[in-house]
Amino acid sequence: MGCQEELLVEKVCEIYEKISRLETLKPSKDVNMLFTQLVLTCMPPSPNLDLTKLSKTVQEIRSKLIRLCGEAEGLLETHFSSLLGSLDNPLDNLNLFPYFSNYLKLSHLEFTILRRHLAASACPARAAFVGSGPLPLTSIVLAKNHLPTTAFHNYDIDPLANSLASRLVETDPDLSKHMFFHTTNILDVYNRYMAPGAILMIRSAHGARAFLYPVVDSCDLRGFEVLSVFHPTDEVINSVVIARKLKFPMHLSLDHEGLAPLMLPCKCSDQIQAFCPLNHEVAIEEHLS
Ligand SMILES: C[S@@+](CC[C@H](N)C(=O)[O-])C[C@H]1O[C@@H](n2cnc3c(N)ncnc32)[C@H](O)[C@@H]1O
Repeated sequence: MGCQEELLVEKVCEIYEKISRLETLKPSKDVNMLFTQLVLTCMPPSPNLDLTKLSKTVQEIRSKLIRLCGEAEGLLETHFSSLLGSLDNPLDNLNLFPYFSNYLKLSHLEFTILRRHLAASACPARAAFVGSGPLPLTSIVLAKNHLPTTAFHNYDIDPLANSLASRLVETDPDLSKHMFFHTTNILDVYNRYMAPGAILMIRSAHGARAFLYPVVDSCDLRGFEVLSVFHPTDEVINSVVIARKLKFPMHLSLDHEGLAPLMLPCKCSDQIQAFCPLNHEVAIEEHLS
């Protein structure tokens, strides 16, 4: 690692120290300022940053930061979902959420990449979104702007998140016909629900952005063929990974029923990855199982 990367890591650790001293991660001036500083520090490309070369202490700080970012994002979403839910037309006011424009850009990017891998005429019949949260902006934007006939099945472990999300969507009779919410821990959902040939889209992170979000390595996606990996360099923070469920998986570890689990990729250093609210998966099924 060069001098520039060392300075970056030092800055990230300083911000972590300040964030970890906060009494709460609920939205406030201090919380917003520190997370904005963190994001701006991690955003520029850092081609020479090698995560495997970070010291154990910095690796631990990285894991803690990913968890803190997820927690803060969840609280921010809860705050804005409650606020929007108190308005007459919540879906006409989504731009009150400070990062709404980022969601528009990210969803557009994801749709553009996804479209290349779908059959020419395809608006997929069903999509599952994992970790939809109290403010399911990705599903809303995809459904409203890009995939108007797709049925979106949103999964979240948190019943409160789902009740806040349903409340928003119910205000739009058209949208609510094809948005469904399920309270489930995704780790209890198995690969058997994805048909062979179905598409899996995952958010990952690259460079110093890996201090904010978990990294998904292609080799973690057992039973899937990775079709494309895209690393944005602008204010869209997440990388996008697209994979296709194999018809004849050759290298799966099978459970007692001969089925391979749909496991969110989780490296040892990223134990929280499977639980990280910021690593979403969208499984698009062109072929119903
Ligand atoms: C921060 S929210 C982000 C979603 C965002 N609203 C969007 O539209 O892209 C992520 C959600 O993931 C959920 N989550 C975390 N671990 C999960 C798991 N194991 N199973 C299902 N949901 C999970 C959290 O409860 C949280 O509400």
